[in-house]
Amino acid sequence: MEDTVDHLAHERSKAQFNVEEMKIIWAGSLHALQVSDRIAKLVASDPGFGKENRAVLSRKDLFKSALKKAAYVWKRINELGLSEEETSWLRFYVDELAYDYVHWGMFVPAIKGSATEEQQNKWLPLANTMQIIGTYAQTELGHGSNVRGLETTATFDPVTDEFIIHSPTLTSSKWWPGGLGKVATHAVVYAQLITDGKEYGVNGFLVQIRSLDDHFPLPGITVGDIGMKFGSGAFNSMDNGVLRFDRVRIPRNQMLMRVSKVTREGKYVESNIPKQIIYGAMVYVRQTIVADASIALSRAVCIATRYSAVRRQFGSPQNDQNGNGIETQVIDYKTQQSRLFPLLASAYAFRFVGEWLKWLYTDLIQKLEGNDFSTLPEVHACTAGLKSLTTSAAADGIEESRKLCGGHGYLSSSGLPELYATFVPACTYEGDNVVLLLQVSRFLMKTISQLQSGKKPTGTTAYIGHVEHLIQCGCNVKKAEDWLNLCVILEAFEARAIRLLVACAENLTKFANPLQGFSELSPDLVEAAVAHCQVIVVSKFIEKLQQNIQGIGVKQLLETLCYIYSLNLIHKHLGDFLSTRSITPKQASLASDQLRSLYAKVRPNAIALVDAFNYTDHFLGSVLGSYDGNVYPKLYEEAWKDPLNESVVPDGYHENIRPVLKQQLQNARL
Ligand SMILES: CCCCCCCCCCCCC/C=C/C(=O)SCCNC(=O)CCNC(=O)[C@H](O)C(C)(C)COP(=O)(O)OP(=O)(O)OC[C@H]1O[C@@H](n2cnc3c(N)ncnc32)[C@H](O)[C@@H]1OP(=O)(O)O
Ligand SMILES: Cc1cc2nc3c(=O)[nH]c(=O)nc-3n(C[C@H](O)[C@H](O)[C@H](O)COP(=O)(O)OP(=O)(O)OC[C@H]3O[C@@H](n4cnc5c(N)ncnc54)[C@H](O)[C@@H]3O)c2cc1C
Repeated sequence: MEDTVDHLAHERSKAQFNVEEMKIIWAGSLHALQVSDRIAKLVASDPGFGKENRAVLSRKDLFKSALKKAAYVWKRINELGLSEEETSWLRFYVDELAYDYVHWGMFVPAIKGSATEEQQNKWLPLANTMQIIGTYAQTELGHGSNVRGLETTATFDPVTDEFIIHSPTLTSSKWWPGGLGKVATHAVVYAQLITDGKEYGVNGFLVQIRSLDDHFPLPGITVGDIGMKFGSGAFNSMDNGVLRFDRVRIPRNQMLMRVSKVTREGKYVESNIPKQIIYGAMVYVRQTIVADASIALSRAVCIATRYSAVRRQFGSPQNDQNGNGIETQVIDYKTQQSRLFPLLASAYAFRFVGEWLKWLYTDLIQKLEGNDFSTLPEVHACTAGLKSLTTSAAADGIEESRKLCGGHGYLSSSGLPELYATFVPACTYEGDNVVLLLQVSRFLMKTISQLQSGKKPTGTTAYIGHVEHLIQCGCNVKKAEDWLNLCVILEAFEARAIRLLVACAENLTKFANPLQGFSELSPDLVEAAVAHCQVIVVSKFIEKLQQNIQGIGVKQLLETLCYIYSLNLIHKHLGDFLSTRSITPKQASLASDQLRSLYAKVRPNAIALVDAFNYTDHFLGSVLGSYDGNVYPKLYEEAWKDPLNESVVPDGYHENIRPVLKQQLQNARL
C-alpha cells in the first residue's frame, strides 16, 4: 500500500513565514505562479510526459524518446491552444533536452535579431509553425570562443546572385550545434563574408541543410552527430552535430541583412547599427541562462534540503516520546548548514538577479527599436558576467548538493547526477566562463579609463563614479550584529571591487603594449570582474528587499538569505577583502559569527523555503527530494526497477561467472 504520510509535516509546521506569499515572490507574480502551477500539474499528470529513467537508456533509445516527447509537446501545445507564456512553462516542466531548445532558444532569436523585416516576414512564420526546424551553427571544430577566427566562407557570386557556402578546412567543420546532428532542416550559419575579393568578417546566413521531403542532406552537405557526451542521460538526448559544406549555393537574400548587406552588384553596405548586433542571439541566451542557473541550483538545493531533514546519522541528546534515543537529522549538523544554506541563499539571489537581467534585456530591445544603442555595452557585460558567475556557482552547488546527500546522492534516482551533467556545460556553451569574464573586465577597464575624461559611469557601474570615497572608506563593523546592515555590506563589496579594478588599471599602465598587459594580468582581471559581478548580485538582492513584499515573515526571511549570501561570499573570498583592506581580520571573524546566527534563523524555515519553489515531484525527478520525504521505500522500489534486476541470474552468468567459479573449485581441489 502506498504510504501517504507526510514525513516532513513537522518540519513544515515550524515555518515562520507565509509560504504561499514566498511562492509568489519566487515565481515573480501571482499570475506567474498561477500559470506555472497549472502547467506543472498538467505536465505531471500526463503519462505522455512521464520520466523514464534516462540513465539506463541506450543513446538511440534516449534520442528516440526525446524526439517522441518533443513531438508530443508540440501536439499538446496546438491541441490545448496554449499561449506563448503557457508554452514556455510547458517546455520547462517537460524537462527533456531536444532539438526544440535550440530551435526556439537560438534559431528563432537569431532571425529576429539579425534579419531584416522582409526576411523575418518570410522565415518566422515557417519557424514559428515548425514547418522548418532550425539550429544555430556558429562554433567550428577549430574555433568556438574566437568567433572572428571562424573559417567557413560565404563568397558572393554576382553572376548567379548567390552566396557560396564552403568549409575550406577540416577545422572549419561546424561542430556542436544542438539539433543539427539528426533533426534540423535549416541553420543560421556564421561564416566569413567575401565579396568583390574582400573579406568583411563574420555574418549570419540562413541555409537549408536537409530536404523537407525525405530529410536527406541537400547536395554538398555532410552532416551527422558528434557522439556521446558527459554523463548518462543529460545532453545525450540532444543531437549536437557536425556540418560541412562543399560549395553550397544559397540565394543572396539569405544573408541576414539587418546590420549590413550585399547589393545585387556585390557591394558590401554597412548600416548605422553596431556590428555587435550580429552577436545578439548570444546576449539573449546568456540572459536566459542566468534564470536556468537559479532553477538548476534550486532543484538541487530542494533535493538536498528535504533529504537532509529526513536523513539521520549518529546519536542525539534528545529522546522521542517513547523514551527511545533518536538519531540526529543531518540538517542539524552545523557543517551541513554551512554548506547547504549558502546554496539556498544563492538560489534566491540568482532568481532575483535573473529577473532584473530580463528587465535590462527587454529595455535594451525597446531602445534598439528606437535606434538607441547606448546600453548595449553594459548589457553585453552584464549578461556575459552574470552568465559566468551564476553558472559556475550553480554547477559547483549541484555537485555540493550531491555530496550533502551522502552515498545516495550518487544514485541516478537521486536526480542529482543527471542534473549536474545537464547543467555543467552551461559553464562552456554560450561563451566559456573565463572568456566572458575577460569581456567584462575589458568593459570595466574602459569605464575606469573614461573617468579621467569626466565620463560618469551609470547603471551597474555607477559605484565606480564614487572611486575616491570607495578607495578611502573603512568598514565600521565592530560587533557581529553590525553586519546586519545592507548598506555596510554593499559598501564592503563595492570597496573590494573598485580596489581590485583600480589595481588592475594601474598595473596595466606599466606595460608599453596594452594587449600584452591585458594578457599578463588576465587572472587578476578575471578576479576583479567576478568582484564586480558580485556587487551586481548583492545590490539587486537588496533592491528586491526594497520592493513591497507581502506576507508574514517573508521579508525577514529574504533579508536573512541576503545576509547569508553576502557574508558567505566574504568568507569565501576573504583573501580579496583582506588584501584590499575592505574589511579587517577582526571584522571577518565577526562575519563568521553572524553567519552562525543566520543559519540558526534559517533552520526552522529550511523546508518551507524550498517548498516555495513550488516544484512538483515530476519536475524534481528525485527519490530523495520528493515532497512527502518518504525516501527509503522510494529508494528501495527504484532499485528494483533497474534493468539488471529484470532477471535473478544475470545474462552472462554461464559464459563469464560460472567458469570463474568452477575454476576456483578446481584450484581448491588441487
Ligand atoms: C536542468 C536545468 C538545466 C537547463 C538547461 C537548459 C539547456 C538549454 C539548452 C542549451 C542549448 C545550448 C546552446 C548553446 C549554444 C552556443 O553555445 S552558441 C555559440 C556561443 N559562442 C560563444 O558564446 C562564443 C564566445 N565568444 C564571443 O562571444 C566573442 O567572440 C568574444 C569573446 C566576445 C570575442 O570576440 P571579438 O570579436 O574578439 O571581440 P572583442 O574584440 O573582444 O570585442 C569587440 C567589441 O564587441 C563587444 N562585444 C563582444 N561581444 C558582444 C556581444 N555579444 N554583444 C555586444 N557587444 C559585444 C566587445 O565588448 C567589444 O567592445 P569594445 O570594447 O567597445 O570594442
Ligand atoms: C553542450 C554544448 C552545446 C553547445 N551548443 C552549441 C550550439 O548550439 N551552437 C554553437 O554554435 N555552439 C555550441 N556549443 C559550442 C560552445 O559555444 C563552445 O564550446 C564555447 O563557446 C567554448 O568555445 P571552445 O569550445 O572553442 O572553447 P575554447 O575557447 O577552445 O576553450 C578552451 C580553453 O581555453 C580558454 N581560453 C580560450 N580563449 C581564451 C582567452 N582569450 N583567454 C584566456 N583563456 C582562453 C578557455 O577558458 C578554456 O579553458 C555548445 C557547446 C556545448 C558544450
